[in-house]
Amino acid sequence: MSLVLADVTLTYPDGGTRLTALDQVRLEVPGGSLTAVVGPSGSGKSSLLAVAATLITPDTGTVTVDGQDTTRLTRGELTALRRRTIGIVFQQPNLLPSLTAVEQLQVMAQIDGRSPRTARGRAMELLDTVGLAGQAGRRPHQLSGGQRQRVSIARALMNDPTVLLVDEPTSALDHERGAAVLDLVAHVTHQQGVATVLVTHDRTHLTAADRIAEVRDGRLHIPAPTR
Ligand SMILES: Nc1ncnc2c1ncn2[C@@H]1O[C@H](COP(=O)(O)OP(=O)(O)OP(=O)(O)O)[C@@H](O)[C@H]1O
Repeated sequence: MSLVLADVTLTYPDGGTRLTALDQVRLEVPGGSLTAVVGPSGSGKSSLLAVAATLITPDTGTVTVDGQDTTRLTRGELTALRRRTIGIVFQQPNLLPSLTAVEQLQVMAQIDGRSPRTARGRAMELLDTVGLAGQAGRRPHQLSGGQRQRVSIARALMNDPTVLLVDEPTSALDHERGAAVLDLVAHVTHQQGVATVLVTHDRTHLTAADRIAEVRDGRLHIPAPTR
């Protein structure tokens, strides 16, 4: 199992008491499958993603990535594990304005010490996967919103992660482009074998997900498998 959250509880300070953002959450995501997590604003989706990304340590419970219990790691070990195994796609693509599409991807790999040549080869491969091989030399302002989000999905895959975490990727897109981006997330999940969790408040376009879980008041409800 690529990503396992076991009995995760997370609270935040709230005046004199504590607010429970995640309540005994249990989630197992195998490689090559896409779990969509839906829920209204304030239900705990961002908290769930931040815990799965190992950016926040839960009060109790464990987060296991690629077989490693991350709650036992030091800060340095955690940073290394995160860089090696977790890809994140944010609501906004956050591309660097001066870099071309292929360079946005290349910098990720060069930070990790891969040679420019290897990095460029992998970057071109991934741009092809997301349907942007012909736009590799374009800068963000020369791309549409949907294309920029595609670049950010390809960028998240540059370190060949085990786990892909996607936060409301369609919030800035119209209906058609939103649907295309979700189809793409499902496609790369299956093709690259990553364990993907996608959170959204919007239930439309989720047909490509392998399952849809629902979070309400910090509790995660997962339907029994149908396929
Ligand atoms: N840093 C924080 N400090 C205190 N409370 C927080 C903090 N972050 C989130 N919360 C609270 O925790 C609960 C869950 O928030 P969270 O952001 O995870 O929900 P969400 O489903 O992602 O909402 P949205 O869709 O609006 O982003 C909410 O009640 C929120 O107000």
